[in-house]
Amino acid sequence: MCVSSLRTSSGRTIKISLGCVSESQFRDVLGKIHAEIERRQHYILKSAERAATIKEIYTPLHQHVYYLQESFLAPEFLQLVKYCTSTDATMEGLMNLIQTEAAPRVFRFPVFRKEFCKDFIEELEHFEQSDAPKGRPNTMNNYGILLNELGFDETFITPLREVYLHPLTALLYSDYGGSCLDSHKAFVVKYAMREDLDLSYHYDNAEVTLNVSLGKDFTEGNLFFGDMRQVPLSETECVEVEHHVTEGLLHRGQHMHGALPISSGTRWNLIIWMRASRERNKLCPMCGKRPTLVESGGFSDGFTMDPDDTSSTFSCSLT
Ligand SMILES: O=C(O)CCC(=O)C(=O)O
Ligand SMILES: [Fe+2]
Repeated sequence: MCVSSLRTSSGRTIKISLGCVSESQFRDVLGKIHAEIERRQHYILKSAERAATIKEIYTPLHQHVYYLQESFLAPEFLQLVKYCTSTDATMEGLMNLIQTEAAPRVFRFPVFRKEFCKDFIEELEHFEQSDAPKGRPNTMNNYGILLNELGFDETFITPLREVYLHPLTALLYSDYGGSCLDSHKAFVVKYAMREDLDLSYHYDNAEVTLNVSLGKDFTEGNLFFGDMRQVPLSETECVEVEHHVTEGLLHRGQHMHGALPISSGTRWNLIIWMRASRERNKLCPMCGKRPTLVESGGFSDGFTMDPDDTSSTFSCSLT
């Protein structure tokens, strides 16, 4: 592969692969692209089949974690939400309360309580060890889990987004669709020593992303943030960002980022890619063109024919 390097604020050099330099690498990449096209073509049906099988054969270990309760949330997070819903809330006022801007427009704050993180991971491990089918979140993760297939969307992720996250994103990212988020794709990622260790540099299929560190114990595995995806690599400055268990990092989906390798332990993170159909209907964030809509199931990729009607959602035919 052709490789470029990014230097982080802490002096670390991160290698970024830019493309193929040999015929066999090219063939390998082409094979992966074909497999991915195939996967996406059958995705809706397969995902619905997996969800139905999970419902039929899987018995949760901790039934309560599927239903969002205020007691799962960190008191500091609830205070931020309370501030945002007050009539005189401003972006500056919220940023003063959050305190940590880990990188430009990347905010860190507590989201969950420790006990919830422990129960949630136990539930995920129990599911992982079961015979139930597992849909992986995207091409970058081999061990993550799609939360909608497990039944987390209606009772957990949607209320978390609408009631608690939306007030924050509306103030922090109104210029990136943060005030009109109307769908999401939620999943967990897992890194362990004999599994995936890191995540390469990428942008998300999202307007705003929340990434919460759930545990368990691990060393290293920091995130790094570059610039928005439109900025060339040669002009990019990179910032390494620590991620602490129970805390969330909120960032723009098009802000390039990656995860450095862990050096021991297991690292689980909850990732919520939040979408605003009003933004993405104009320009698909993945192909950079006006989307050509293809009817899909569930929240799909968050495009709509009519932003006032989110009952039918669409994908972009090119992505
Ligand atoms: O591993 C992480 O913390 C980052 C995950 C991520 O960026 C993603 O899945 O989009
Ligand atoms: Fe990401």
